[in-house]
Amino acid sequence: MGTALLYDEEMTKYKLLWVDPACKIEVPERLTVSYEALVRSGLSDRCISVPAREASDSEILLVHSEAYLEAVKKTPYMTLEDLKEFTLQFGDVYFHPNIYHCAKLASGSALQLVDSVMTGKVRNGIALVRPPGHHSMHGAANGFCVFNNVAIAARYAKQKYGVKRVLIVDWDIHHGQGVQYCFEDDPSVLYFSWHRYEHQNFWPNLRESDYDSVGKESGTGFNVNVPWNKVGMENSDYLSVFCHVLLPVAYEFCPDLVLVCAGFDSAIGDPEGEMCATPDIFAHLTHLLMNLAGGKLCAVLEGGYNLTSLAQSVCQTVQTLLGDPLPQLANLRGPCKSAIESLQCARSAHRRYWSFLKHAADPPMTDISTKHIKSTMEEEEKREMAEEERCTEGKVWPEPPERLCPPVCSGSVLPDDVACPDGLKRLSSSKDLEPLLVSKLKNRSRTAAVDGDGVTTFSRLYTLIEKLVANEIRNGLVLVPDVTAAMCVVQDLTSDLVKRVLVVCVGKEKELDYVTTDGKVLVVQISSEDNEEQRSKYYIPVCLKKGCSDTSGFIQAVFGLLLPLGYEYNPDLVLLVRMPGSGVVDSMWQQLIGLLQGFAKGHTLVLMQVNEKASMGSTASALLGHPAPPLQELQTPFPEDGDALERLRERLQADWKMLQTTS
Ligand SMILES: CC(O)(O)CCCCCNCCCN
Ligand SMILES: [Zn+2]
Repeated sequence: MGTALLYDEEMTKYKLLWVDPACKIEVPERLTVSYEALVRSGLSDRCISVPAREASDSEILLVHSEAYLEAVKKTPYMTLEDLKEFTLQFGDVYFHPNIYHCAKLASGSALQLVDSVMTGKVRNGIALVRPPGHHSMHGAANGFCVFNNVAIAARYAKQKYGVKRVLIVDWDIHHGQGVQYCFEDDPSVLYFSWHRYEHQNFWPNLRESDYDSVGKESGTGFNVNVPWNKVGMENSDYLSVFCHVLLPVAYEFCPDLVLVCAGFDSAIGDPEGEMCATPDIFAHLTHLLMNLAGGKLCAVLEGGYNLTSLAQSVCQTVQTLLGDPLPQLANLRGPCKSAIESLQCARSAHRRYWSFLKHAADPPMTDISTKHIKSTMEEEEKREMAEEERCTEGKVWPEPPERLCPPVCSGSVLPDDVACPDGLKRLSSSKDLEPLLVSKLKNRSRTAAVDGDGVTTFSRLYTLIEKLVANEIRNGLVLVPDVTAAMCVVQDLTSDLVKRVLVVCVGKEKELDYVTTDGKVLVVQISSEDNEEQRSKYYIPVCLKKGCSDTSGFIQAVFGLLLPLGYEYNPDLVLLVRMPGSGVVDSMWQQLIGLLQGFAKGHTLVLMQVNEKASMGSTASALLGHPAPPLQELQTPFPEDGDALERLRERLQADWKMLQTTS
């Protein structure tokens, strides 16, 4: 299924008609540069174009008051003076004779997007709209917003399609207070927002934008705010918050639909955000949400005022929605101190509402909603000032790398008597291995255990790995008689082909005899084994008391440990090994494959044992990019597992900065 793209140039036909410094950045060109970038890059042709439409009165009244709607209805007939007068009652917003029409188109576009996704016409999509929506409230326009496009879409989805749970992710750099007010007492809509806050010194300067606004009444726990108290936040900070706050909660919430308030003023170069995250971060933020709700994701444009980073960020988002390989994110050095404090506060504020956060630490000593202790501020300030110079002064960043789609998506190496799953390309032809390599394999005591001479399988495997590395194939599935033997051989085969291999070992096995210390391999093993004494920087055993069949513990290990490690390690190949008898649940297995595609440009090699070929179909489906089925009701992870994971993280965070969640 495809990706919907909604754009109508009518929404470019309104602008600021008088002098107002607060509003001058909200210009029609925001839409035209975004759309033209999609056209120029060929991405728009790959999308399914869906027409915009006007939202009806009743749809707008799902969120707004009749009085407000009636007032806005009068604006097309107002004189310039009347428009100015009318605008004065609201904050940081402007009106125009055509803005009511455009606001209906913006909201209507979001509804068209929901229709396209909910009826299965498309898998996901994006609506390029203006005016934005997330600041507008029941009875008021605010922050360039007239109607709350995403809030209306959420109510519409529930009413028309009986959607039970809607997740709204707001990655715009401003707090969508309009959305928060709309759903703060509603447990069926989980609202997540990060936003520039600076201890309430940044617009809209609301006390209720802080991390301790967790929702109210039956909606308590369903509002998650992560305030950024400093500018200059980078990719590491954003990914840490996704891994350690949003994703565990989102997976526990198990939404039927994901709506994104896709504001790109959180990208580098934006005059509002003054952050340093690069446009390619949106490829990963989008990807990390795409296995929720069976892939049903609707992104609606909010802010974004640097026309260069806006256009790049929109392209990165659309390319991921289309299923293209992700760019590798280099040198992630972990969240900064301020981000860790924000993250820790958000986690501790929500630990009583979300079982995945139950083991979160207490809030930091210095309660960040008040002023910092002077001394820490000074040294911290100096460091951040240096950082800011680097980020905002230059306002230069590299063009996001090209994300080429390999001609073949998934290859397979299977025993001759095993049928190849649909969609996979079987590698049969295999060039002879170099004699040197053959002897190396031969003297590996266990190679022969793989099959007859073993060399046939391994020459095919070698070919597959070469094609992955050459980006001729994206990922692969390998079925062997003995995965343990095969693991060692893959290690030999890859050692001179790739710099860093992330090995994810699901389930326990006799002994893992190839744990390197040179950093060329990072092994994360998730099993019921407690191999604590063997742990080292590059061999990380995660013990789940009830083993891999405990999906709650598994998902917690994936977000709390595996993903942050993977981002920091930045592998060139991911080897996912499914040990026989691991007990991993198929939907979890597919989620894991989907999430791991975020690394190494999607070069994932799945190694399974022949006697597990019953799972080949679901494995192939995940490798081909089909969204994983939602995980069933997740029960609370076992306390000992939660504790063990926290302790493991504390011990590892000296070596792995992306594991830090406490200051
Ligand atoms: C959709 C959005 O969240 O991007 C709207 C942001 C409104 C900002 C109002 N203050 C602007 C002050 C100018 N320096
Ligand atoms: Zn914004």
